[in-house]
Amino acid sequence: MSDELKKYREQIDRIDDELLKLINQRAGLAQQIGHVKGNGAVLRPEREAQVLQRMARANAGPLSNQGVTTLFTEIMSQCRALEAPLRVAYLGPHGTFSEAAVFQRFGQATEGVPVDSIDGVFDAVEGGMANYGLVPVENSTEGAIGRTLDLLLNSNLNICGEVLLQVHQCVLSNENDLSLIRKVYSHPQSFGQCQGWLNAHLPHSERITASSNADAARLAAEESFAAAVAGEQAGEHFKLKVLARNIEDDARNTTRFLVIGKQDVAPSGKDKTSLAMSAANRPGAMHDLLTPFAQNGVSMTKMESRPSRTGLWEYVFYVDIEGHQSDAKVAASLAQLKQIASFVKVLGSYPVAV
Ligand SMILES: O=C(O)C(=O)C[C@]1(C(=O)O)C=C[C@@H](O)C=C1
Repeated sequence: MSDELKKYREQIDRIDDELLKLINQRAGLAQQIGHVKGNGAVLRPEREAQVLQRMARANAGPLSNQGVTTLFTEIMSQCRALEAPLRVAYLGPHGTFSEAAVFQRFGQATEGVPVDSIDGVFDAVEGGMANYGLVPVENSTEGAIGRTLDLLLNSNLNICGEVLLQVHQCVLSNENDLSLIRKVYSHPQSFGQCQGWLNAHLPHSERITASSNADAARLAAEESFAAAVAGEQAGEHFKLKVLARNIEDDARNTTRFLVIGKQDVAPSGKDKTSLAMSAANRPGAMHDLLTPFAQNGVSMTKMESRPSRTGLWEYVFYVDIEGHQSDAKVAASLAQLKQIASFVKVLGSYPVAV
């Protein structure tokens, strides 16, 4: 080993010793906080968001902010686990994008609980089998996940957080060559995200829907001349070869997930509030629903409509606004809205994804 290399490595060793001491000191403090909390919720999404935002602001490099966020997510995950184990239900099986989103948000010291449907995620949290659940709510290419929106409307659970996961799709197969593929399995959402690529590169292959990407990979693993469109993790799980990578039609393809739980999350300083609301069926009713936000200077970041399922051609509007429901401007607009709307439900206030 050159003297120069040895010298740098000795410095790294000294820093690692210091880091280990400091991280353990931090973990000891988290344990103390755990005792102070007693039976209260261990996970404090607002505090975790503040820690991540503060570290990104303080970051002088050369590490990227993304890298710093990943490191501190992991440190908090390990510290949190010393307070109490965290169980998070998600749409399984192993290898789904939902599973990746759980670990991106909560770190490795988390017990993922795979269940077989979005309904199952809600049930697992409501029944106490998991502390929180994670459900997909929209994809940047394919739009809203209707089942999640419908379940939020009738559930007593709150939205406690959001996770943005960049979704890269692959063609996975036992075969070595795309030209051999006759059948492609995938979830309908993933087929939608890759339509252009599939039309161009596998125009004659039959497309067969599966209940998840990971299940598509399992099916493809059991057959010859078959492939799955799924994430690379699903392929590793079933020992499939990657025949093509990043086949999503939009390179920015991102899925937004919601964390659901029994907790009311405190303000972090950079929050969002999600609502569901309905207007009476009369001219101008929709316009009236939006005026409280405009009058109080509250920005709306999203609006989605779904059939109400209570009357023909009646709709529920799902709206995200900036701010926490305890912020004066948001509270004032919600009070006004409740006077006008035929139905309003606050689905939760939570920190904006870091
Ligand atoms: O501040 C707390 O409440 C803690 O429990 C500490 C800590 C952390 O490691 O920073 C861990 C878990 C919580 O979700 C928030 C933060």
